[in-house]
Amino acid sequence: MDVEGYRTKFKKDLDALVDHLFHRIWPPSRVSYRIWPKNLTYREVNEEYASHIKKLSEKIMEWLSERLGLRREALKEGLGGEAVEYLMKINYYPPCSDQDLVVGAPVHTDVGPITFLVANEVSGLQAFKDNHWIDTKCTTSGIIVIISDQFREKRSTDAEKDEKKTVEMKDEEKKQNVVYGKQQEQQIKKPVVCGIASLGYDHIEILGNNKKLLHYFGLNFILIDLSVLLSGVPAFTMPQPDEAMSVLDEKASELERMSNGKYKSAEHRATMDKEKTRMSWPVFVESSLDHEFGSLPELITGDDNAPKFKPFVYKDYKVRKLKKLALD
Ligand SMILES: O=C(O)CCC(=O)C(=O)O
Ligand SMILES: [Fe+2]
Repeated sequence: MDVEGYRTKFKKDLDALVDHLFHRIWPPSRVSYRIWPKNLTYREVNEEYASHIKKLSEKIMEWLSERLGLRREALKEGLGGEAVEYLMKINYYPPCSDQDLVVGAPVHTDVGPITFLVANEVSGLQAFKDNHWIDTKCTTSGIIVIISDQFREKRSTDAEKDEKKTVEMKDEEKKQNVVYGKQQEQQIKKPVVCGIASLGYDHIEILGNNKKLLHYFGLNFILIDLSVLLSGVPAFTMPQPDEAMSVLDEKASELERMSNGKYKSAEHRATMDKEKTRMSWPVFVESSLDHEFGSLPELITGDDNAPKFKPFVYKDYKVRKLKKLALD
């Protein structure tokens, strides 16, 4: 599960290549210099950058911990303390003049807890907020901080839907086979609307006892395909027992992990410029692969604040995230 090294993505619709290089910059014991470009200045600059990014990241994590009413060290400790890793990615987007809007990095949230991004002087990074794409300000004197999934995971896919609409509408085949929310396990095509009923256990005989298709709540009813609900289509429900209603509320809203519901991961994408090459350098903060994390114990303070997510070993979590598999 190591992503270090060069990757190239061919954007066939544009006849363009987008290049990426991944390499760790911290901790020193996890740095493979053979992957770094062979250039002394590169090494010096990146080592210095790593030490600054680590300091900045730890400071921001302290502030984020304090905002949660926790000890300053809480989030860093929850991520694995000094074993926390910093993974640099270099994105290279060539100029692309084909269309008005060319997406170089499709809508996504980053996998770890937090990302730090700098870019060259070409704008392109956009964040999805209030149903709109907002251009981030292009600056060479600041660092963009992106709250990512390990702190809080957003499962509704409004931005993803929006992007599919604008970018993929041309592609007839895809249009017919779009799997909303990309739940590969469930393979559900996008419904226009979702109606939720209560069914008795006797329906298991007809529908099959397939956990990928059925979610069981309480003792006396079944809800089918909550993934539909998570895909952001309008949903209506017949009156449900309180217990079921609270599960629906929870599933329909954004899901969170380490902050047990307090922070929100930012959906973003990168567009390509018509004339200029764009480069960006995100640094992803990550737990080490064998580290187990979950909602921080300090945030679990009784029934109201019971842990909302099961703990994960970071490696399993990352694999599932990258393959877009369910995490519950
Ligand atoms: O290029 C950018 O500005 C964003 C890249 C990004 O979000 C990523 O690589 O995860
Ligand atoms: Fe990203």
